[in-house]
Amino acid sequence: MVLSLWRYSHLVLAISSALFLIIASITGIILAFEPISNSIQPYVVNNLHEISLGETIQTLKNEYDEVLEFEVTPSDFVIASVITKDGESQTGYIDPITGKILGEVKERAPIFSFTTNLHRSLFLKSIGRFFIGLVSLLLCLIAVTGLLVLAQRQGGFLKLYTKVQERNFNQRYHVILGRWLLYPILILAITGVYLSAEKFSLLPESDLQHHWDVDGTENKPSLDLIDFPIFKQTSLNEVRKITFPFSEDTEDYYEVALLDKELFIHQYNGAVVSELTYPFVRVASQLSFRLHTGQGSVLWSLVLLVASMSILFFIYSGIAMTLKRSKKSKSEKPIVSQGKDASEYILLVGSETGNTYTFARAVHRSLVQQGKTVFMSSLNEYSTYKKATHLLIFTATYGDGDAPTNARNFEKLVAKITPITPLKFAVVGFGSSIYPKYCRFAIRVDALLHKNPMYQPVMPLHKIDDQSEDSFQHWVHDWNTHTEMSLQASIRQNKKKLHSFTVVEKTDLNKDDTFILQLKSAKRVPFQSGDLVAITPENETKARQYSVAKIDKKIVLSVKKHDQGKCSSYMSTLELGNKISGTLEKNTKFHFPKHARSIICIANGTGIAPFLGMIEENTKQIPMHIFWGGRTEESFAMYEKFMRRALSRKRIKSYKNAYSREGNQQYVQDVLATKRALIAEVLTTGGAIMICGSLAMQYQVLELLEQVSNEELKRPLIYFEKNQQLFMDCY
Ligand SMILES: Cc1cc2nc3c(=O)[nH]c(=O)nc-3n(C[C@H](O)[C@H](O)[C@H](O)COP(=O)(O)O)c2cc1C
Repeated sequence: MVLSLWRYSHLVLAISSALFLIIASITGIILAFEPISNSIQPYVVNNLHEISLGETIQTLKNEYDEVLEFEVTPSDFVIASVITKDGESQTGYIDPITGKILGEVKERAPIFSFTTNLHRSLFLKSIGRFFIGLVSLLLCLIAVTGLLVLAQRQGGFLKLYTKVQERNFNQRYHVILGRWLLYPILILAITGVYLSAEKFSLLPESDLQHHWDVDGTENKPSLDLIDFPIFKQTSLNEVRKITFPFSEDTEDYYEVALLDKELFIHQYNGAVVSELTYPFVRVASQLSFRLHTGQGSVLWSLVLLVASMSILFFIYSGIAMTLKRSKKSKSEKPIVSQGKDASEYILLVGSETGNTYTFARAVHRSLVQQGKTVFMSSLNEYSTYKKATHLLIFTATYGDGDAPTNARNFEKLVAKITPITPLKFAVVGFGSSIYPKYCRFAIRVDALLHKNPMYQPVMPLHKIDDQSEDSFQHWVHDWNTHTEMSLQASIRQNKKKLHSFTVVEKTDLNKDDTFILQLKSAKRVPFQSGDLVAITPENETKARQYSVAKIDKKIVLSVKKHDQGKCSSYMSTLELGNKISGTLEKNTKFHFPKHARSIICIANGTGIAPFLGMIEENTKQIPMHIFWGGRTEESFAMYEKFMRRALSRKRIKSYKNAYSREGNQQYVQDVLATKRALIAEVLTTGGAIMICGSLAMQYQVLELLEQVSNEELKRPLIYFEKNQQLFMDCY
């Protein structure tokens, strides 16, 4: 709720000022080059701090008939107005050591004058200045709300600079650049507001009124100019401007403007006749000017240049993210998820391949529409909930009546955690009646909750066979009867685009009835290794999904022909040039983890397919280790050429196989058990572990990883899973 409030404010502020911000940023980029170009002018005095004010005044007095004034600009130029010994009046850049005029004062380059006008006032004078001031203020608010969104996302201000989880380019770099460039942008915005406020006289008066006491300074002995203590002590880098005495009258003084104060100096004895420190408003104004323009510091102007460019990127990536979100929300109405302690309804999901989430989301959305506060997460994240009244559990069953991976800790958690208040609960089991242990895990969960009086059943356990919409509607109806609610939840059927693919390569079936199939799409279809292709055989309604590899723009599948498998049998009959149709699905949770420091890929059987493509993606040569389990060495033969090629191109560091029907008769988890140190190192150094293949293998491997994690790293595996270091796609 808070996150969406800040994000919404951030978005509204950014949209309302985007056009002005684009103009201000582009002009800001151009203006950042002015201090840089000034710094390479021949008039720049690099050693102002080594030259005393007295030296320069004395030199100028010797060199010229009369000196009217000189100033030191923010770009470290010294400009003097003098009357030469020939009686000529000149204003020019001078060398403060020799007093010689180096050149005439040049007009500002037209590009910078033009751009400054546009940047400050959009050529609209006061109205324009007002708008730009307002936009600066909005930019401050955008930066602050951005910081709040960032802190919320990262899990608090202390975690602001921890690893960024986002994988989408725009989202990732909006966060990464945002958390560093926030500060210069905030400085640009605050100083912009300040300079605008000054222009509109919104700041307190800061004019100085000198008052001096003639008698107190008149009687001091005369001194040579160069010996005036104040001139001796002050170096040129502290000076802004010196106005020389108008006449030889003792009451005409040197008027010295330093960075922080103004002084009147007696022209014969060097006494300080009057000294006034600038009020804060004036000092802040000078500082704002320097910070906003970068004048006088090439390094800071470079920072401002990057900050201005980054604003353009933030606008672009912000728009891209918003469009993406709104596109998503058009196909699926947004679900407002409340915090776990702010919700009455807790909806916990156990799912392996995501289907159960589709049902849970439909119920979530409907509960929200009924005005309920809802928190949805996985069964593994079961916790206490301060305001909860209802606990809804939607879970699938896998393996031998086991929990899906994201629910495997639930039973242990229930034993440990006592609810704060009694919870009314309902369990919905998702399964398939072709399995002997139909919905067995849901049955276990339901029984477990029944045993504890802190959980009170709303209705009996409901089982849904094969994701049946009809059965789901029955449950919705029953729920409404028991709770006197009127939920209307239905699962939207996603109409996926059907593509036509041509078979371009196919291996013969090997001893295990496995083959590799390579397909090409007539049209350009964007996909990545790890995505899924769903093929529906002719005269069938149910599609079969395969994890794909992308190699040379082709879809590469590894298929095992099952005796009873309609889809795999159909695919095994395909010949070169045949066409098949199917849909492609993004599977972002199982893409190549290009930001990982090192990668372990674990597969058995045809589960190796996505990794064959991912090794092609590893152009940065991230250390990658492949572990594969199959029956015999011959089973591996069809994948070997991919591995050898990857090894020779340094796309993988190693590959190791386990054969269950040959040699030591090992499974992949047995080979992994000899690599505990490698696993521990990959997990501790921000590496990723990916698992693809059968669920039975996944369970065994997870057991081993859990052991290594607990014993070697003293942390449960879920820690690394939450840190997005563990990726699984098993079936
Ligand atoms: C390998 C595998 C094993 C399964 N084992 C069972 C089972 O033992 N009992 C059961 O009722 N359903 C079983 N199912 C069916 C799933 O639970 C069911 O398809 C469920 O809707 C999947 O939900 P999910 O996509 O959220 O993971 C199994 C499915 C697969 C693919």
